[in-house]
Amino acid sequence: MSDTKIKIAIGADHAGFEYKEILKDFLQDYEVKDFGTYSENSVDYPDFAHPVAAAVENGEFTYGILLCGSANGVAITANKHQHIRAGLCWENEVASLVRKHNDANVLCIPARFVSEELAKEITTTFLTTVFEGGRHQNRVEKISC
Ligand SMILES: O=C(CO)[C@H](O)[C@H](O)[C@H](O)COP(=O)(O)O
Repeated sequence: MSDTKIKIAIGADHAGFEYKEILKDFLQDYEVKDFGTYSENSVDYPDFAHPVAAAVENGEFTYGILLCGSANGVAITANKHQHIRAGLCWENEVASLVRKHNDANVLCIPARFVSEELAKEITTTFLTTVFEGGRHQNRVEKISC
């Protein structure tokens, strides 16, 4: 068995800061790089979502995790990147489907709308669910324009 840990880039704005810290502790079985923010002081989510998305896009990290209040801001920002498929996940089944059907590589969590436990559950589901391919492969390929 390989000791190589899956690499995850994580980032958040002030609204997602607390959950980012919780998820960093939670993700002991992964290699996690924190792209900020580093306090609850008000910041602008694109300043953290773009670097995380770029780090996944360039292949340095397998997955990205982004958090803000609603997760819309970070998802919209990350999806500006050509090779990023960022999905907003507010419940466990959505996290499963975004991997199975959409082969998402960035998980976006709405920190103001989910509990800590659910954020952890969503994260585990996202990181352990495999893309189904098949009919979904062609659809995912059609996303790029
Ligand atoms: O999606 C967002 C912005 O589109 C996020 O929810 C931000 O975290 C939110 O807008 C921050 O709001 P605040 O009033 O500045 O804390």
